[in-house]
Amino acid sequence: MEGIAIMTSGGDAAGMNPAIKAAADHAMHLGYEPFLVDDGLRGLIDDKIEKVSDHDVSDIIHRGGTILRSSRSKRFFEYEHRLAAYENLKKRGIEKLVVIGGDGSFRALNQFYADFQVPFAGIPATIDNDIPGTDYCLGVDTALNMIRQSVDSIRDTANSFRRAFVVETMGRHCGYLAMASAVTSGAEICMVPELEYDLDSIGERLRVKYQGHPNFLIAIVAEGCNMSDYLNRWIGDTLKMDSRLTILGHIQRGGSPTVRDRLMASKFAVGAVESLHRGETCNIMIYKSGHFGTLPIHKVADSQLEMDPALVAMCKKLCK
Ligand SMILES: Nc1ncnc2c1ncn2[C@@H]1O[C@H](COP(=O)(O)OP(=O)(O)O)[C@@H](O)[C@H]1O
Ligand SMILES: O=P(O)(O)OC[C@H]1O[C@](O)(COP(=O)(O)O)[C@@H](O)[C@@H]1O
Ligand SMILES: [Mg+2]
Repeated sequence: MEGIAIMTSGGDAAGMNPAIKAAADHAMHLGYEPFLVDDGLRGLIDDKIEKVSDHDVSDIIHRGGTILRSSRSKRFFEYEHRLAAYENLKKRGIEKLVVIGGDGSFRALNQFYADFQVPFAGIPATIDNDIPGTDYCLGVDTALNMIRQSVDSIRDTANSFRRAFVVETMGRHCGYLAMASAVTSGAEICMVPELEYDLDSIGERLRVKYQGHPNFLIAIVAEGCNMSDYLNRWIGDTLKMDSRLTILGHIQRGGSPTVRDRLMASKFAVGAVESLHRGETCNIMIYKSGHFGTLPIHKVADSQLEMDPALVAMCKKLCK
């Protein structure tokens, strides 16, 4: 029986576990022997690969993170370690890979394909939502709900003290989490790496809004801007409001996957196994303009990330 290995790699994201389960189930359904790789690329090198039993993937659908654990591996950049990974797959008859991860993980598996011609199918999973070619990556909805819940709680105390709160969301280079959160939590300010900001005009807008009687204020800032501290001090100095900074951090990566993440995970996972079954070699699962599909990795790697223009337009009003 031909083997298919399933792994998670890069930053963990809610939805990885439902994707593991659906990929293993569908691989079995099509007559493959599914394997699980522990510890991401590191485990591939260190031979942490086991056959899947039904027990391994039962009772995981509701769990956050990844039962397979994940890693970022410096060694995978070196040919000798990728060769060790290849030998580990070869000795078990594993000829195909499903990788659930982000852009970095897809680049890694593309390099692996160039070296040893092991076909892979990529399932986009990163709370950053920064993979070109797809509107959605697993983990984003769960992270957004986590942020919404946190900002709703912050709003209670902000209102009670008429304070300003700067809330920093994750997003290494991408402001999607911050933008979607700013709009859905009614923030007064939003700062993201993609949009220019103008503090003078923000100040003017808020002075007109408050007419000398500042209410509470919520500012959402993406970590990629490196502006949270500065904005917190600026609000105190310029708007004369008592301001506090909350960095949400890794809390955004955890939590039980939402229904949307579970459903998207199942559809991406079935698509990934089907893509490999059709004999395709380096495809990424995508969800674009309401439709599921696949894109070859080179198109994903060469494309620019496109943000939802309507969301961008709404956020432009919050950074001026
Ligand atoms: N060009 C590459 N060649 C080999 N390995 C790579 C390459 N790019 C990324 N990787 C591996 O992929 C891992 C995951 O990428 P990373 O950007 O950390 O996470 P994500 O997949 O979530 O974007 C990296 O830690 C590294 O081991
Ligand atoms: O968990 P770490 O290594 O501190 O990395 C934090 C980074 O990982 C993320 O949570 C997710 O990024 P990736 O999915 O690309 O790995 C970023 O938002 C954040 O900047
Ligand atoms: Mg990434």
